[in-house]
Amino acid sequence: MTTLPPVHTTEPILRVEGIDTFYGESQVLFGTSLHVAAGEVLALLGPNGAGKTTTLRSILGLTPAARGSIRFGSQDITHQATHRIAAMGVGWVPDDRRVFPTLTVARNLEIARKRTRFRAWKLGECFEIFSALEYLMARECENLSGGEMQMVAISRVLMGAPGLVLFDEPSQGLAPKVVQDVMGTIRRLKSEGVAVVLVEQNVASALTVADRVCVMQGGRIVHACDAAQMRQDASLQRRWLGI
Ligand SMILES: Nc1ncnc2c1ncn2[C@@H]1O[C@H](COP(=O)(O)OP(=O)(O)OP(=O)(O)O)[C@@H](O)[C@H]1O
Repeated sequence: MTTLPPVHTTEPILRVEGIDTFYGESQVLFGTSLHVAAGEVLALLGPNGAGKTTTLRSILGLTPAARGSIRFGSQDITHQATHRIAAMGVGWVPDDRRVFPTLTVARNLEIARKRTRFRAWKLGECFEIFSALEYLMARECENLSGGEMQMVAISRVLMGAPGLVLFDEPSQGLAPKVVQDVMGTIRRLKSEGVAVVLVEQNVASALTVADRVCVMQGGRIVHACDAAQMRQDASLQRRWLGI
């Protein structure tokens, strides 16, 4: 399969429409809708328990939506299996940085390689972003620090040729330099036409990279606006983000 160049378009590559999602009997998402275009960064913000992670889990098919629809490109992925959704080019950086602990960094990256209709990043490009990564290749992942593990978790996604990356609190517990590298990665993804959904408690960092913002509360999107508007308007930040 040949790798196609990035497509820059305003047509959403991800379209979530009116999803209701449950854990058992308990409803957590109530008609949640959002969209993101190729080369666009959407920050999904809101308090603890608002349903941000569950939204990502629904997109990934880990906690499928009971009602509503989710489309990735031309495909309806609402009820697709997670491995099929990943194979289409949906990458996920989970908040617990799920790498294989007993495997080396090199092996973790090797097995993450896959072909999609999007571009797979080269190992050298991951080294450019995370300069420490090159020196960690022989280490087993269980012996890495949180920041080092995050570099591996993100590089795995890049090498898996993503067209959309879902980041769940990527800067949690990281030193400022690694947070900068993570935000730098998001900017590079954007410049390549990859779509990003960024769930983040670090609102200041999220607003520096985001194009648009959706605020969630109680399983609903309660406010959506351009990130520039949110950055410039302290009253909007107070009202919707409590800062
Ligand atoms: N496995 C689960 N079983 C039952 N309820 C769950 C489960 N996971 C999450 N919930 C509940 O779903 C709601 C939404 O949780 P979710 O993790 O999506 O929120 P969030 O916005 O990502 O919050 P946080 O910022 O704290 O991670 C919460 O009330 C949470 O307690």
